[in-house]
Amino acid sequence: MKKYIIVFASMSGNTEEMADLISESIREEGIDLTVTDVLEADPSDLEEYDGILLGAYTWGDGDLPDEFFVFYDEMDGLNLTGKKAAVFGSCDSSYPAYGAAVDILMKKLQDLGADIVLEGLKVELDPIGEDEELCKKFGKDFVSKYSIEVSF
Ligand SMILES: Cc1cc2nc3c(=O)[nH]c(=O)nc-3n(C[C@H](O)[C@H](O)[C@H](O)COP(=O)(O)O)c2cc1C
Repeated sequence: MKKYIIVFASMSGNTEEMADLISESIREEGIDLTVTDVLEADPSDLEEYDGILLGAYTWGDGDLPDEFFVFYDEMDGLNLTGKKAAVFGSCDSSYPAYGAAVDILMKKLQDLGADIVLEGLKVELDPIGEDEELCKKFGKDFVSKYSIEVSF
C-alpha cells in the first residue's frame, strides 16, 4: 500500500483546516496517510513515504512560518528522487507576497529531487465554500498523479 505524509504548520488553524480536508479526501482513496505538525516531524522520515505534502501559511514579508525553519534547514541532504510531492497553504491577499511560503517549499522539494505533481494550492484565509472543494480535489488529484520517476 502507498504511504503518504502531510507535514504542516498552522498558527491560527486555517492551514490545519486545509490539511484536514486534504487528508479526508486522500484517506477516502485507501491511502495510508500520516498527518503531523511540523514541530513533531523529523525531515529524514520523508524518505520513507511515496507521497509528500507540505502545508504552510506565509509569515512576515513572504517568509516561511518560524515553526518550519528547523525542518526546512534539516531537509538539506535528503534524496527525494522518485517521490511525488505537492504544497498547500493559507494566505492573505492583503500582503504583497501572497502565499510565498508555498513557493519556497515547492522549490525546496524540487531541489531535493521530488517530482512536484500539482500546482501549489493557495487559499485565502480559511477554506470555506469553493475553497473547501478545492482542498478536497487537491487531495484526490494528488492520489491520481504518478511521479514521472515511476517506471512501468
Ligand atoms: C505578521 C503577519 C505576516 C503575514 N505575512 C503574509 C505574507 O507575506 N503573505 C501572505 O500571503 N500572508 C501573510 N500573512 C497571512 C497569514 O498567512 C494568514 O493569516 C493565514 O491564514 C494564517 O494561516 P494559519 O491559520 O494556518 O496560521 C501574514 C499574517 C501576519 C499576522
